Amino acid sequence: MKTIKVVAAVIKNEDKIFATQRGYGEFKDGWEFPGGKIEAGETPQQALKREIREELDTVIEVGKHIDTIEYDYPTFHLSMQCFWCTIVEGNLVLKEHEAAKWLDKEHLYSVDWLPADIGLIGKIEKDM
Ligand SMILES: Nc1nc2c([nH]c(=O)n2[C@H]2C[C@H](O)[C@@H](COP(=O)(O)OP(=O)(O)OP(=O)(O)O)O2)c(=O)[nH]1
Ligand SMILES: [Mg+2]
Repeated sequence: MKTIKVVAAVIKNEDKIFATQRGYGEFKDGWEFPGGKIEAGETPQQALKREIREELDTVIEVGKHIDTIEYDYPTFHLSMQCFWCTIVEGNLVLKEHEAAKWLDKEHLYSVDWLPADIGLIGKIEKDM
């Protein structure tokens, strides 16, 4: 099966993290962490900074690695590296997503996460 390498940003501000709802495609309406596919020649950190600039018009600092999620979707294998991130500059403008929410620990499970993300949420909960 084809493997897709993805990076995802868990953007934290005070006691909340930023979740986004997908606006198009196969997983439309599912909730995720902003990010996307690593392109040839990029480090994960470079890819993540680029993706957040493209999707949210915001500059981030990429911090500690949280986890790498390995998940089999019916048509591909997802390998997703997830990092704690903070905002350096910008206002998180939704260029592609249809909605977003800041979630505190008590509301982490209040959105309909993509299947691959469920395992990650537990880890985030511990570290928040
Ligand atoms: N960004 C992101 N993708 C996720 C998460 N969970 C999850 O299963 N995925 C899957 C959905 C997609 O099939 C795949 C790639 O993410 P993506 O669609 O954001 O990639 P991209 O930004 O490069 O978008 P595109 O140019 O391919 O449309 O990863 C997540 O939390 N964040
Ligand atoms: Mg994306």
